[in-house]
Amino acid sequence: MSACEPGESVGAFLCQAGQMLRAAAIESPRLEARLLLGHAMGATPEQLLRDSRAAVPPEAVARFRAGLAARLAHVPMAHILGRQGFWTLDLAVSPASLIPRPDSESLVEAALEAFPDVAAPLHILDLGTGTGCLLLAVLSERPRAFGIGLDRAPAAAALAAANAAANGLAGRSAFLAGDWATALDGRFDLVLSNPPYIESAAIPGLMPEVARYEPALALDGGADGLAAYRALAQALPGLLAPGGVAVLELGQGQRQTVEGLALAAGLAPLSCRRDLGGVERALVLAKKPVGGPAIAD
Ligand SMILES: C[S@@+](CC[C@H](N)C(=O)[O-])C[C@H]1O[C@@H](n2cnc3c(N)ncnc32)[C@H](O)[C@@H]1O
Repeated sequence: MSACEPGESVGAFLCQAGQMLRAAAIESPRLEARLLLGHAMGATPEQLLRDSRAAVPPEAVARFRAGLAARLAHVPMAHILGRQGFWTLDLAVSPASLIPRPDSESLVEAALEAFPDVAAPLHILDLGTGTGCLLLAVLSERPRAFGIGLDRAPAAAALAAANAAANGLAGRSAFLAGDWATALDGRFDLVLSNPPYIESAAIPGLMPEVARYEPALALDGGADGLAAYRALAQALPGLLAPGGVAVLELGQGQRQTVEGLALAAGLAPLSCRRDLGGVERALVLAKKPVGGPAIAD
């Protein structure tokens, strides 16, 4: 790589890296150049802009070049930085799990709305916990709640446990590896899940950051994208405590089909919250009273 030579200024690094990232069709090249250089130099993007004539220290150059090369190969920025913000939390990420998405914060909003009492002693289950983002966000807002996060990938469960500890939530959470709820015996006030919901055949066509670098286990919902919802719909009636609700993340356009699966399994759709892009994202379900009507709107 001929650009970004030692001794050049912050401004020159940002300019050259921005051009290279733009040429690689990275969506926000200038912002990403700042994030990469800030990461390499241990500075915030704002600090870089304030002092753009300063020389980039030699020890930061190799780190920056490695990060830039990775990003040009479409490695997700969160994997290069090793971190991603979600809700109010700073979470470690790894290739073992999905990078938390802002869209998923709508599940946290729906869950908090379903349980508005801040002091409620809730028992929460997060199926397919990944980084632990959903469970940890709700625990951070409900200080008397306790939660179990479960993931098929043991490395994801370990990552979530580390995130709980780093965010001061280890005392109110436990993390396990398992296949959905097959090994669980318990009832929960709140069940959260953002399951894999992409049709298998659609995965190779996703942006390279996702198709190449995010784990198939986190994405692949089987031929019709609904395999995990079928398993969850069967399991949820046995997992919900009286008055309990489940909040499931939906892929775009999946509401009607997933509601159908839920109704057939004895669950009642209560509401569906849209994400910031207007997509119906967080489906809220309760157990149908035996012999009673559906509560659905
Ligand atoms: C879409 S990711 C969601 C991760 C995280 N909850 C989030 O919202 O960012 C789905 C997660 O479900 C996990 N998973 C897939 N199949 C599973 C199964 N059969 N049992 C438990 N977890 C599973 C994946 O490993 C992955 O971490």
